[in-house]
Amino acid sequence: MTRTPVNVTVTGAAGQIGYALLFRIASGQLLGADVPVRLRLLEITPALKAAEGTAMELDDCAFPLLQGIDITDDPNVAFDGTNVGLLVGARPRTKGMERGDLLEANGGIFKPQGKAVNDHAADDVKILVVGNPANTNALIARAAAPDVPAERFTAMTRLDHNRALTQLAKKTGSQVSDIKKLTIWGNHSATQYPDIFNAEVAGKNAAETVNDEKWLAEEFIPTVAKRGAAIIEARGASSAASAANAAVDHVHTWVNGTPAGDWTSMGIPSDGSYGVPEGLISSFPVTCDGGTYKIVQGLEINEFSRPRIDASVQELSEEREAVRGLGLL
Ligand SMILES: NC(=O)c1ccc[n+]([C@@H]2O[C@H](COP(=O)([O-])OP(=O)(O)OC[C@H]3O[C@@H](n4cnc5c(N)ncnc54)[C@H](O)[C@@H]3O)[C@@H](O)[C@H]2O)c1
Ligand SMILES: O=C(O)C[C@H](O)C(=O)O
Repeated sequence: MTRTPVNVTVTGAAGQIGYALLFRIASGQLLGADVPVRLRLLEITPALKAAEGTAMELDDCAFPLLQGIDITDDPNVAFDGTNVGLLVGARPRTKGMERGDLLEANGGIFKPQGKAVNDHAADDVKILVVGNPANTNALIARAAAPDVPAERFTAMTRLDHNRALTQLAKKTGSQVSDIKKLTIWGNHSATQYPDIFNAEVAGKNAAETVNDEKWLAEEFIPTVAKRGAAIIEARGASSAASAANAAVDHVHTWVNGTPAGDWTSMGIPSDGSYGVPEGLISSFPVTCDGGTYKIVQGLEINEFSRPRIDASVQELSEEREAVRGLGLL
């Protein structure tokens, strides 16, 4: 049986994440080895030629699943019939900036794109916002798409989740595959809170296994939360391949589900769980099944975790006020 191709829109297709991402989508790693895809690439007009170059390379890979590539500078065309939208196109920060400093430069990109999703995307559209500040940009896009169910707008904290997995595996002398139930709470920013109190390493509680609160507070959390800045410092450019990898992981998990006995972290519109004000796009522990996700309920939030979650959520509230002030909500 021939399957109808899934329309995948990638914005910022000529950028560095775009270059690391498109080939993985076309090879089947995003949606599955038996799912044909049609790519829609959105770029600003001056970057269309570079996007065409990338499309030539995609052609030259002769990916059996790739059923076509459209390139445009018009969001209304780019999101026509979109099933999966990866909103990557935005300016990256440079040395010395926090991601929130990009709000003014990037926020304006996401309102028209949200409206284009609202007006043209497929009924089952799923959106992942990668462009920074990702949580609040997702909030802007969602607000511009009142006809699309709010839960379809998500922001990427999977890169933080993956970073935390590796740091914890190194500390405990285990493999990342031994670690389950880790959570990133809050904002994709330096205030994010990677939580190992409910996580497991080889079936045992991770915090008890580590048994080192000083390491947790002074090494683990800052290493994960400031990893993006450390990469900019080392590479002279923000993370690209690892970001593309996390975007693939995020959508793959959303569509294909979380494994039994584990969860993942996604920036999603809050329903008020864990004291996060409703509507903010904040990172939560979630399980995915059948193309939908649910917040993991009933976790104990201890005295170490509570103020850290609250601080990150407070920052999200302040970002929401800032974009309100800019007329973007
Ligand atoms: N959430 C995360 O974990 C995470 C991780 C890494 C990077 N990022 C963010 O992703 C974004 C992209 O990073 P990059 O390294 O690919 O940047 P880049 O500068 O290499 O590429 C960005 C691309 O977006 C394009 N663009 C700009 N405005 C656009 C618009 N209105 N419509 C379509 N395309 C547009 C640019 O022309 C450029 O080609 C940055 O904001 C970066 O901070 C997020
Ligand atoms: O840190 C950045 O600005 C890029 C990205 O958000 C990252 O976490 O690597």
